[in-house]
Amino acid sequence: MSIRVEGVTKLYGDQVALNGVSFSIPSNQVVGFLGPNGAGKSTMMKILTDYIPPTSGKAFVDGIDVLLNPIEAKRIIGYLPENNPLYYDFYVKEYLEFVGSIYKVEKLKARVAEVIDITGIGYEQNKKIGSLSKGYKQRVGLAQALVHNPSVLILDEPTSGLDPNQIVEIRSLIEQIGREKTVMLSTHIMQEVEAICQNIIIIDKGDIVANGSTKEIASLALDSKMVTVEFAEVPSADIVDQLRMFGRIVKHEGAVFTINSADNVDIRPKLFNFAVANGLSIVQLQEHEAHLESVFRSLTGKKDM
Ligand SMILES: Nc1ncnc2c1ncn2[C@@H]1O[C@H](COP(=O)(O)OP(=O)(O)OP(=O)(O)O)[C@@H](O)[C@H]1O
Repeated sequence: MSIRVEGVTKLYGDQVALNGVSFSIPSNQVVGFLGPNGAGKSTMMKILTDYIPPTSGKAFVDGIDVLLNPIEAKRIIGYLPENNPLYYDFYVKEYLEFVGSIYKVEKLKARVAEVIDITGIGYEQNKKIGSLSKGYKQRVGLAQALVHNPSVLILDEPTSGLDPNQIVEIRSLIEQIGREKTVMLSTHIMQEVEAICQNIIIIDKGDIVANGSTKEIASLALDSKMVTVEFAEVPSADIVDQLRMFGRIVKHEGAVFTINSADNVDIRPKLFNFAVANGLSIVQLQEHEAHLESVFRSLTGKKDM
């Protein structure tokens, strides 16, 4: 595994930003880290890149404990933070040489020429960063993350604020980079993940609510129906177990369950009979056609799917 996170909790005062999060990411994959605003994406990425410590838990990159061996870990991680903070007064090439010198990159000039080539900023290399378009600034951000040839790239909302053409360009660049490196990218955009990620991790209010292949999660939306059932009272653990025979429980909050029915079958009649047989009252029973966006919304707590 390239990235392994074990029971990471982060508190900001009373605010729980991450709530015992665990996941792992295999090598050489592009993984989408999805979640609504405030879900905890940036916090997780800052912990992985050792910008902030977790309150508890562990994080490993290529087997290296980022808390115990931060310098070693930074050597194998490239990081593009949210809002891509760059020094606008630097010239592009000069800036990349500066970043490379911090990492003590060998054959620095050759490596900088290489990342300039990979990220397609040859024409911009002698310009001031402040004079570049947003898309090109983002390319410079990617170039600085790549300059020390890390095996893992952590990209926090790499396409945010770009125009549609720039988005396509940056996505294809990330896709290309992802053939040789592990890339974890955060985004709000489902289509982005569908386009370039093999796997998806969805986080909401500090909890992982889905983790699987993009195909698997997309199939939830494209081929299947969702039913939301709300009981009058919170059912017992035994009833919750039995509910699984109707399909996958994709969300469970108190007495409300969202179940992804297998094979596109309408499970409402059977669910109704099941409730009657078990002495449960149903206060809501609703079927939804699931779309990718609505899967995301249903998993991240929005009711209007
Ligand atoms: N330095 C901080 N001090 C206090 N609370 C913070 C701090 N940084 C983040 N938080 C809170 O922690 C939670 C998670 O924030 P985080 O920035 O990780 O979310 P996010 O998923 O990256 O959101 P966005 O998509 O809006 O960037 C939020 O409720 C946020 O307000």
